Parts: sequence; structure tokens; C-alpha cells
Amino acid sequence: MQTIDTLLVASHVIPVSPSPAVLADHAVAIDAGRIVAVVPAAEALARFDAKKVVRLDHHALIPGLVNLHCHAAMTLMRGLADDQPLMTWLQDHIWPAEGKHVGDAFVHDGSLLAMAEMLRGGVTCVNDMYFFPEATARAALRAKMRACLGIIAIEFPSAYAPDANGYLAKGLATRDAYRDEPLLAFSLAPHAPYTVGDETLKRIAVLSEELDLPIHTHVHETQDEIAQGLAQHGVRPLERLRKLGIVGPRLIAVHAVHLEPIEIELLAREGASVAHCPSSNLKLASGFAPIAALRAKGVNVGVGTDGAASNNRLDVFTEMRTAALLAKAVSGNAATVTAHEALRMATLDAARAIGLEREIGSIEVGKQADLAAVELSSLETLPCFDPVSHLVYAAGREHVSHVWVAGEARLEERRLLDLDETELREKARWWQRKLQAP
Ligand SMILES: CSC[C@H]1O[C@@H](n2cnc3c(O)ncnc32)[C@H](O)[C@@H]1O
Ligand SMILES: [Zn+2]
Repeated sequence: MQTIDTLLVASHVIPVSPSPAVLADHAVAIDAGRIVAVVPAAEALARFDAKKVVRLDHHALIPGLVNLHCHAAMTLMRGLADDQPLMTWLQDHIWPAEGKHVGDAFVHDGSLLAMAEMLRGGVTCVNDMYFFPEATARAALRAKMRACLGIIAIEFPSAYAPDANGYLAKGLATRDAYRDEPLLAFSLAPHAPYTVGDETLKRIAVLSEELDLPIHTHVHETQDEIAQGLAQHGVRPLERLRKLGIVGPRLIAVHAVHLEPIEIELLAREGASVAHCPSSNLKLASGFAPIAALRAKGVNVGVGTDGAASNNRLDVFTEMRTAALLAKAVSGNAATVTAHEALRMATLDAARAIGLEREIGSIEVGKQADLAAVELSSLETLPCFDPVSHLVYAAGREHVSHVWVAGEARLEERRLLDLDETELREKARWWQRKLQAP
């Protein structure tokens, strides 16, 4: 018998890769935070002496979901400014509120609230972009959740930094300070082509190459952004980014709603990824991203929630479902983005975009044990002919019962093990009062 830390015995294991299989009555063996075997349950019980055995008799065990685009701290602005188009929302509501309130404590408390919400929804890794990423790093370590943190750049001053070089210097210092934390990774995160100048973008292209960091940026979110970019620079924003060296295999193009066929070809040729945020695009009336066309050309597409001020849920289950439904409607092809493809977009494809596909995103031997168990015996998920279908089309985040990050339980029977829900509620209410104060 081989001694291991944990054995998860599930009625269905959905590894996502190497094949889109559904493994009935299988077990996942975990030791030192990593997956050491994925085998039939009977074999696992005979082979492993586990310190802890968790029986998941009515569950699908899936890779932890990866939220490919978020501004975690914006949970504290959830519902603050609804029903506005992007630029009105940003310029008249969000940026003034951020100018007034965003600081280290705001970002720490908002990020912690976001991480509690995400863990409860089966999300084990978030790709984040926000002011004070050091505060988000502390929140991630406290929540014991995996995070890829943006070293942000924007050309206007904030409480965090006075100018783009200041933002980059602070972000790079945070990366240095946390470089040995196994749960943390970093990206370069210029906010968007309309808020970041040529010199800063050129510097980011060089840094990305030198430090092997992904570039996480909003691009082609709205038609207005493209018209403004054309008027100001004579080319569309994506073409400007290309000229400045930003478009390549490390690029995560967030939104990418409005794309000409030649731009889809460019993203495919360069091996770039797209972070598709369907709920945010619908709510801000930004448009419908051409996901079927992107995927048909081989562009890697992951899903993200965007921040809670434009979604307003940090719910990757909803994003998977909406992504699959929208792709069918937009392409006129019901066979596009199948349930398994949607699940893969929310796990392995998102992991690939942040350069973590060898570590997370699927249930494979050697990978980190970032996992979620989804209970499928509720009335709303019965009968169950195909668990993958249910995960995308019928179940929701409320069916997530257990979550593990690096082999450690974070959620058990829907109870967060490392975070105090009462404290999180009190903090959220305290910030609400502060934001509402005249
Ligand atoms: C530089 S920190 C991130 C910055 O982005 C703002 N933001 C949030 N959602 C969006 C979006 O959909 N498009 C553009 N910018 C967005 C956020 O409020 C911060 O200021
Ligand atoms: Zn965003």
C-alpha cells in the first residue's frame, strides 16, 4: 500500500484532458499537493493508504475553474452603477469612485470577499488586474487561492502610483517580494490601448519577453474604443498593439468583441489568447465576441467574469453557460462550443493563457490538485444522462460542494475552511457605508 495524503472517490471524474472522457467510479489520489493517480475506485482503494478519504458518491469531480479575467477588489462596487455603457460606466461612475476609495485596505478586503465568492463557486485560480496588487496577493495567500496578479500600467495617477513607470516599478517590486509563493504568478497588465501610451506599451513588450510574463489587457471591447483609436492613432487598437510588439503568444486579449477577419487571423497566427467575458459584454452592451470564428482559426479562448461591478457575479458556471449559448446564437451553429468545450475553456484553456497549463487546468498525474466537486443529485440536476452537459447547462455554482487548492481542502460541504464568513460580511457592510457616505 502506498501512503498518500488524500483519496477522492467520486461517482464521476471529468479530467478534461488528455481526453474529453467521463470516468465513472474513479478516484483521484493526492500527495504533497499533486495528483499521483487517476484510477478506478476499486483499484485506488486497494492500492493507496490515504490519511483522508473523501467519498463523493453523487458528484462530478472537475479541475478547479480558472477565472481568466477579473478585478477582484471591485466586489466592493457590485451594483454601484448598473445599466450604463462602458465609457459612461467607467468615466462617470467607476473611475470617480476608485479615485475616492481605492487603497490598500479596499483592495485587500474586496479581493478577499471576491475570493470567498469564487472558491464557493468552484474557482481555484483567478487572473486579476487591479490597483494595489500587493494587497490582492495578501488576500490570495489568506484565502489560500491561486492567483495570477497584474503588474498594472495606466497613464493616469492614482493613490497607488503617479504614472505608468511608477505602476510598473511597484508591480515589479511586488513580483520580487512574492516570487517564492507557489500560489502566486504574475502578468503585465496595461489597462487598455486607450489609457496606455506607446512608450509604456513598448516597455511592456520588452519586459514580457525578458521576464516571460503574459500580457493581460482589455482590447476591442467596444466600437467606440476602435473609432477613438482610429481617430487618434490612424490604426485600429489591435494593429497599434501589434506594431508595438504586444501581440504574441503571451497576449491575453480581454473581450476582443469587435474583430475583423484579418484580426482573427492575426491573433491565430501569433498564438495569442482571448479572455471571453460574455456577461460583462452583455451587461455593458459591448457586443457579441466572435468566439466560434476565433476557435475555428485555432485561437485559445478562456472565460472570465470581469469585475463584480460589470457582471455582477464572479460566477464561472454562468460564464461557461453563457459562452456556450451565445456562441451558438452568434454563429448560427448549435454544434459550436459543446458542453465539454465550454468546460475546457473555463479550465485548461484559461490555464494555458496564463502559462500554467502544465500545472493546473486538468486532472492529470503530476499536476497540482486544484479540484472542485459538483453535487449532481439535486432535483434540478436529475436525471443525469451526461454529467458534462449538466455542469454547463443545468448546474450552477450553488452545486459546488468541495474545493481543493494544491491538495488542501478550501471548501467542505459548502463551508469555507479558511475564511470567516461573518467577518467578510461585516467588512462588506462597512465598505458599503463608506462608499455611500456623502
Ligand atoms: C488598472 S486597474 C483595472 C481598471 O480597469 C477598470 N475596468 C473594470 N472593468 C473594465 C472593463 O470592462 N473595461 C475597461 N476597464 C475596466 C477598473 O475599473 C480599473 O480602473
Ligand atoms: Zn476588465
